[in-house]
Amino acid sequence: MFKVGLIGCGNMGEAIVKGLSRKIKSTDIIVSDINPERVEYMVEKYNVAGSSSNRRVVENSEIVILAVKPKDLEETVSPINDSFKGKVVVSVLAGISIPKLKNLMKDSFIVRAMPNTPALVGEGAIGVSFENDSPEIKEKIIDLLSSLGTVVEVDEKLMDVVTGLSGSGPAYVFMFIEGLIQGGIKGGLSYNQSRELAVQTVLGAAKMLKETGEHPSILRDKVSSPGGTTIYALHRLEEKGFKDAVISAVEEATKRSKELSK
Ligand SMILES: NC(=O)C1=CN([C@@H]2O[C@H](COP(=O)(O)OP(=O)(O)OC[C@H]3O[C@@H](n4cnc5c(N)ncnc54)[C@H](OP(=O)(O)O)[C@@H]3O)[C@@H](O)[C@H]2O)C=CC1
Ligand SMILES: O=C(O)[C@@H]1CCC=N1
Repeated sequence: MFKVGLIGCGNMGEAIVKGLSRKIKSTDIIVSDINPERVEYMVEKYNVAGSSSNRRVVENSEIVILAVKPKDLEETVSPINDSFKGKVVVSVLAGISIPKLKNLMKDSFIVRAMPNTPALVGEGAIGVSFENDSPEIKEKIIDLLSSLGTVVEVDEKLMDVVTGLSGSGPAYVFMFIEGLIQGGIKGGLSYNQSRELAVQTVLGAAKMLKETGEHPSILRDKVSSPGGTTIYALHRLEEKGFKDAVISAVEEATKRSKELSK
């Protein structure tokens, strides 16, 4: 019996497997995907077990992680829904509610998680909701997911905003970093110099927030020397509606997550 079975070896599935292999032996993980080459890739790269059969993955695993796209959920689960009996199923599908999952896999325990791709390096942000308050299952799942990064239990009603904030959030940050890099290049730095400086600036700022617990506006003010460079840049960002754009991005992704749940 494998500890974890994962269906859907795409971007998120790969990040999850890489992250989990920090906590459990890779040989305790079995994966499947509709594309045999994805399974072969995962077996080769992460030394996990692989199968062409979703059913085999489910039947031979204690915990099953679903990492297919929301549109593929029914075709993935319906043909094998009997195999989920007695299993703990962790769905990472955006917008798909616990009741909807329960309806498809009646005799299983449903967990809804919203991770993100930094799980690949063990620095993910993972929102999680449970179908009920079973202490044993909660402890086991939170311990397992903690290998992917920081786990935050939320009421399922807030899962859409978790998706909009941290599920999709890495993409917003990558776009911001791209802008920093291009700003450096515009000023004459090479791509590599700009990338090195931009990535460390974001990493350092995030680490400062994490370790000081300070409000971002306090730390932002500490950078803004009176009459200096930063306040001119911040004024420009305000003129361009930077913060409004970020808030709207989270709102849009949250809205889309709600649409996916219909
Ligand atoms: N990417 C991210 O940052 C995050 C994604 N998620 C969620 O994770 C899920 C996967 O997303 P992502 O990894 O980006 O998507 P991908 O398309 O990269 O991965 C999904 C994989 O599942 C395969 N698949 C489709 N149908 C089946 C099936 N019936 N049986 C087995 N495998 C199947 C797909 O094959 P094919 O391509 O041929 O369809 C694909 O290889 C989504 O529900 C998404 O909402 C959650 C948080 C973050
Ligand atoms: O874009 C998506 O739908 C998935 C869910 C959150 C991040 N990626």
